[in-house]
Amino acid sequence: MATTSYIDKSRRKLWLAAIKPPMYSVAIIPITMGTAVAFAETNRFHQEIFFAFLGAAILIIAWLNLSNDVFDSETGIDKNKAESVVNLTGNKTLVFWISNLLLGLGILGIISIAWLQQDGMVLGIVLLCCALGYSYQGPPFRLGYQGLGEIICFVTFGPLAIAAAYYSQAKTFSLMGLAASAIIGLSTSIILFCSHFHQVEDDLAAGKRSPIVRMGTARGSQVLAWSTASLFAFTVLFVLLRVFPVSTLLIFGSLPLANRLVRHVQQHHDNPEIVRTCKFLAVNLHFVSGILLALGFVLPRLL
Ligand SMILES: C/C(=C\COP(=O)(O)OP(=O)(O)O)CCC[C@H](C)CCC[C@H](C)CCCC(C)C
Ligand SMILES: O=C(O)C1=CC(=O)c2ccccc2C1=O
Repeated sequence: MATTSYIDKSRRKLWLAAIKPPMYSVAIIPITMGTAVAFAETNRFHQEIFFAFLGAAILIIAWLNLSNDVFDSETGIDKNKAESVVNLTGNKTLVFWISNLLLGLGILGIISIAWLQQDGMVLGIVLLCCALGYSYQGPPFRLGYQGLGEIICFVTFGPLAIAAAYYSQAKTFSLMGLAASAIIGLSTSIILFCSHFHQVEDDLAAGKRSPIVRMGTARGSQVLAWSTASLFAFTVLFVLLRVFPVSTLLIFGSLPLANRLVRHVQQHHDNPEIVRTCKFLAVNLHFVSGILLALGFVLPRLL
């Protein structure tokens, strides 16, 4: 009896690790940021569009993660990964079609925004994001295997996703939105960068040349420190250039999380079992810094 409940518990843990609930913040933050900057500049908030976009973005991230397990099962890179949905179900075809269904539903959500706006711009940008997301992991491209994931991640979750969210509210684009997207693109790419530290051996064996495989974990930890510091440096720069309001300095509230992430990786970069949690420290930093920055745009309008 006790053994059965132990097995149930560890299986539940594996499923939770496979579904990765905290990772869905990568859907929430760019949509919230684009909407917050649009509100700061136009004093308007289209609630129904915001929630439709949020739901669609969550479905698209679910597609991204399930299809990642499907494509990775084909290259053998996930053969030691118990928390892969394909390994847990043993049914690659089922996972593949569920992922396609989620993508279809997500795109339907975006079509509903295009219909409400009578404008196809948001749909066009999101389709481009999905195509780039596919090129990261799907055949014949698999650009992530060449170490190009961070660049694709920056462009899609930064300038593209935030421009789409801004446009869905304001039907135009903005410089302030572009500047904010540099910070969010960077903090999202930091998550992906951190996800490679513990996987060097499996990546090498499968021929994946992730940035950490290319530069080594020690240099990787230095690059992480500089990239993390640049989130705060760029915010100060944009405030000095008067692109951002002074209230966006609220982002400094996330400094302890940044410090924790950088120290953890500096101390444990070459210990896969310990360093693996850095991905979730990076998710925390991305979420809290993103929310504080968004608040920095919204508060001057509300107070
Ligand atoms: C699935 C992703 C990373 C996992 O990579 P990896 O195979 O190394 O990880 P595992 O060890 O867990 O197997 C994320 C990749 C992100 C990609 C570069 C860009 C995706 C773009 C999205 C489709 C954009 C969605 C925008 C939305 C918010 C409108
Ligand atoms: O599973 C992962 O490692 C990631 C999943 C994911 O959706 C994502 C999105 C944006 C940046 C990084 C990541 C991951 O690392």
